[in-house]
Amino acid sequence: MAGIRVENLTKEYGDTVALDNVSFEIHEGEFTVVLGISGSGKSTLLRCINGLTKPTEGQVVIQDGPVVAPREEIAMVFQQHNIIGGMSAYSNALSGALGRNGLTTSLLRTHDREDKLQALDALETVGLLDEAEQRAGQMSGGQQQRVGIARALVQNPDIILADEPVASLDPGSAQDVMRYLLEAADERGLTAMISLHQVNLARQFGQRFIGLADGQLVFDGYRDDLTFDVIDDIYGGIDMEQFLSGDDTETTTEAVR
Ligand SMILES: Nc1ncnc2c1ncn2[C@@H]1O[C@H](COP(=O)(O)OP(=O)(O)OP(=O)(O)O)[C@@H](O)[C@H]1O
Repeated sequence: MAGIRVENLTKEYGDTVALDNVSFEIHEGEFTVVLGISGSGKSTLLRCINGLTKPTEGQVVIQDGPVVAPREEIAMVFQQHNIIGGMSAYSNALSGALGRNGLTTSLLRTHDREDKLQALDALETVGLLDEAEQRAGQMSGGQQQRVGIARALVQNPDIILADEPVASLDPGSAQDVMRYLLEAADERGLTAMISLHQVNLARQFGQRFIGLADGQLVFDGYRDDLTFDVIDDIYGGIDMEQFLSGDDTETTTEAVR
């Protein structure tokens, strides 16, 4: 188990300030949604947390050590499912053990029994045990993303990050994927950070929220604090009619005061 401490994080790309002195702390086991419009810095934040992007200033600290490169205990789920279509759902899930075992083991398919059980267990967590032998390329977008989550779980992480994991999915599949992510994190006690641009979905599944606008931290709080004013700060004039017409209208209205 691990929390995430982000300390004065700044990332510049030439003249573009993607993250501007961002600091916050996520506690162990929290399910956090990162909100913000396109270009607000969500991907950059997640990439700094998993060590794929080097900050210009500041640092990310996990288990008392700064993150300077990708680590085994931090798994990432990407928007474009990044799975291998010609392989079965099971083989894709099993490839999550690659970091632990190396490429040779993976190519020679000499995984030990424990890895194989973990892959099946992860597929069960995302509701795909019966489809384990199906070719991933023949699965729906939502199922493919669930295979991506299973692969991340086989990495045996303490932290799971997901960058816009439902951006390319229809609303029903998006709900499914978010539900499985939440259940997986809950079941395994993972700290999770998920970037989303859909406010309704965020409100439905998020427990904790980080709001970014122009690379700056404009909100850090829990569901009850996510008021219309806060949403307006993050999204700069969202259409409230559209916001309230979503699937989670009831929960949303109840929590916004
Ligand atoms: N590799 C890069 N080189 C140059 N500029 C970049 C790079 N990555 C991101 N940026 C810029 O940094 C800013 C933040 O981008 P980022 O992708 O983090 O935002 P985002 O909120 O994830 O957006 P989206 O939802 O569209 O992915 C944007 O202005 C973007 O153009």
